[in-house]
Amino acid sequence: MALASGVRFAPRALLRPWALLRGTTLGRTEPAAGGGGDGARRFGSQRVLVEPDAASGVAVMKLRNPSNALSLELLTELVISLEKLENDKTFRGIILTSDCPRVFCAGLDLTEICGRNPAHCAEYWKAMQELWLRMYLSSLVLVAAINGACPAGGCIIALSCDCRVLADNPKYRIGLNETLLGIIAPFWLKDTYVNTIGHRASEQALQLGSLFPPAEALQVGLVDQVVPEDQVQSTALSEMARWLAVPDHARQLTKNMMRKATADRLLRQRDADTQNFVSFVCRDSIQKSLQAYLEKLRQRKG
Ligand SMILES: CCCC/C=C/CC(=O)SCCNC(=O)CCNC(=O)[C@H](O)C(C)(C)COP(=O)(O)OP(=O)(O)OC[C@H]1O[C@@H](n2cnc3c(N)ncnc32)[C@H](O)[C@@H]1OP(=O)(O)O
Repeated sequence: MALASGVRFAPRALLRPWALLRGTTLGRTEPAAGGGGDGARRFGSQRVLVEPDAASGVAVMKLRNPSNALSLELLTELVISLEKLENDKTFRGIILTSDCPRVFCAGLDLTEICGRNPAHCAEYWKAMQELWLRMYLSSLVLVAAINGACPAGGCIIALSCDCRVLADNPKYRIGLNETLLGIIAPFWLKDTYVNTIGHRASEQALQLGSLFPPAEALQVGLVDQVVPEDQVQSTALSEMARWLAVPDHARQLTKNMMRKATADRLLRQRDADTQNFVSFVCRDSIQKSLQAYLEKLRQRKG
């Protein structure tokens, strides 16, 4: 973990994410629509599109999975895209957003933990830990441009960014609603919540499984700005400019100082956390409630 400029805090090779890729198109580079000038080449994979702008040093990363549920493949592709940008000195910031209408990220892909064997659940949970660690400790500025619903794991992805801009649409609620599914947020989700909105607000919101509409999310401090939907991207860019105005080394070291203890707590207990997760989700009662919840989601659609 270097401490000079170009600081890299994210623990390397915690997993070899590419080992998890199953026939994805990751690494493909194509010209951006409408232009091919310097820095206009976008790259990505089936589920993550990256639009880099070398001139500004900012890349827009778009999630494009169904409902952006965090499947194992999406988690893996996100880690790889993040790593690629972190290793390229051209880039100082990423705007994370959704290419999927009305949903920023639906959280854990419940089909990855429902009706699966313990080994699969463990592999899945390790990939979730890995993404959170890398995002939470990223040396880049991460701004979440939240243009859709943002429950549970989606909220965690947003909270691991440095700044959040939410579209002002009452349907775009954000929060950790795990208790309503009969499951319990692990300690590092809870810690991330507490670090963002404080202990008392987290105590209430976590127990109640609150999903906050935009105005309330702003009030409780879950997001930093709420703006009309068509201004989410431009506001995220303005926020990015504000963060990039700070010298990298000072901002990066400060970020590390603020976040390291929280990340270290998971790093120290990673295996135990995985075991807890697996034994919890593999219980018959939990499998039944996950199944019922998924069924309800599918029926609601019709
Ligand atoms: C034990 C410790 C574990 C702790 C950690 C937990 C963190 C989590 O993230 S748990 C997951 C919590 N997520 C949710 O509760 C979100 C559930 N989804 C929704 O509320 C809605 O889908 C939405 C608000 C995100 C979007 O609504 P919209 O009306 O646009 O789409 P739908 O018609 O509801 O869904 C479309 C499609 O997607 C499937 N789906 C949605 N969310 C998930 C999900 N999290 N996992 C798997 N699949 C999901 C939904 O069933 C539909 O599928 P079909 O097209 O096949 O019918």
